[in-house]
Amino acid sequence: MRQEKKPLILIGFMGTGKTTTGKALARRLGLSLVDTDREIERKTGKRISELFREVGEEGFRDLESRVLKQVLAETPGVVTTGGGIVLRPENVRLMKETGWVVALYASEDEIVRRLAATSDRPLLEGDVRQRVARLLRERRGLYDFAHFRVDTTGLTVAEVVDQICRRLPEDRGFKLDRSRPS
Ligand SMILES: Nc1ncnc2c1ncn2[C@@H]1O[C@H](COP(=O)(O)OP(=O)(O)O)[C@@H](O)[C@H]1O
Ligand SMILES: O=C(O)C1=C[C@@H](OP(=O)(O)O)[C@@H](O)[C@H](O)C1
Ligand SMILES: [Mg+2]
Repeated sequence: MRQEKKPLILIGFMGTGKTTTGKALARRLGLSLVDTDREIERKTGKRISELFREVGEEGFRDLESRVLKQVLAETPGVVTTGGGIVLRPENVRLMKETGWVVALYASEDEIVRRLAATSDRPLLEGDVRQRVARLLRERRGLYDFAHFRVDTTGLTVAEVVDQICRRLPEDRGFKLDRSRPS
């Protein structure tokens, strides 16, 4: 697969598997990878939860928007984002204009299951099930602008990668090397 300047951007709610799937996808396609959360942590030297504590959610969103702009200006291969990146219309516009956007989804139960064992997601502190239900309601529809969508419920990471690879559009600068195994 060859990529001509158009980054492949993964969006979706927390726990839909953006970070994990993005890693496998970049490996499979031989592309570079940037995760906006990891990039924010690298640039600030702080964990996401520390940043939420110190500068609040709005301060974090400012950092996130800045990092997204920088990352997309560097014409990367695969970009994985934080679930809240779609809250700012300017980010949505930029992603739509610059990249090929894939939205990952999963059922509420599956998201709760996947996130129960993880940490450093400050918006889920307390009752994870309740927090997820509320945020899913608040963010309904915000991921639907993507060029295509994958429901990851019940799929392995490799299966999600396969689905994405099968749908990469060659007319948008992606050339899938079909001789490579999944
Ligand atoms: N397709 C999948 N099936 C099962 N578990 C998954 C899948 N994708 C991700 N996970 C797991 O769910 C958790 C959250 O995944 P992560 O990639 O961090 O999601 P996101 O970046 O969208 O918040 C991790 O423990 C990860 O191993
Ligand atoms: O949905 C959100 O608002 C957030 C999602 C997180 O990323 P993941 O979607 O990778 O978990 C991270 O950016 C931060 O905790 C806020
Ligand atoms: Mg992530």
